[in-house]
Amino acid sequence: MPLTGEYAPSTSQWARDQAEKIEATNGAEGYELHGMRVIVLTSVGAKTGLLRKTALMRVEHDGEYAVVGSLGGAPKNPVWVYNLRKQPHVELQDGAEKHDYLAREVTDEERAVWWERSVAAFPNYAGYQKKTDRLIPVFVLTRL
Ligand SMILES: C[C@H](OP(=O)(O)OC[C@@H](O)[C@@H](O)[C@@H](O)Cn1c2nc(=O)[nH]c(=O)c-2cc2ccc(O)cc21)C(=O)N[C@@H](CCC(=O)N[C@@H](CCC(=O)O)C(=O)O)C(=O)O
Repeated sequence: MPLTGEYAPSTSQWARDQAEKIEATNGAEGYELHGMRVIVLTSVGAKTGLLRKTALMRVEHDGEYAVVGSLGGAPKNPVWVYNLRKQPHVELQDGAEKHDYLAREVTDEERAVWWERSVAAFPNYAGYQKKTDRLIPVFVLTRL
């Protein structure tokens, strides 16, 4: 059952532009960053209940995805992390495919496996984790 509600654009213009381009072209444009694949996560705002769309690096394994709250190694989590913690029902668009998923924050060994997959997909994640004391949150998305 797709998410419904009013869309509220991100206040990060570059990220908003990329998410909107991927969605507007049904995945035909905007799906890369530094030559690596980008997906669009739709989440429900934890405070506003508005629909938020976030461009994120594509980390996929056997039909599941990981989304990584790196925010370039900033000291604080991106706020979409709090959206997923409150409402784990999300949508993910990968290219022209868009489906509903349940997001689960992973820890310990499971997180280690997905962290390795994430760094393999986007090596910058390793440097981002070195930049910050916060443990970068990782969520695994399983198809609903
Ligand atoms: C800028 C901010 O967005 P954010 O959720 O903090 O996310 C910051 C970034 O993670 C986001 O811009 C990403 O798209 C950046 N980004 C990546 N960010 C990552 O963290 N990881 C990635 O792998 C990643 C890849 C990526 C690729 C391409 C691209 O264009 C951007 C990429 C924002 O939009 N804030 C809104 C609020 C957004 C929101 O969800 N509000 C909630 C409240 C949440 C709360 O505070 O509890 C609500 O509506 O209720 C605002 O200030 O009004």
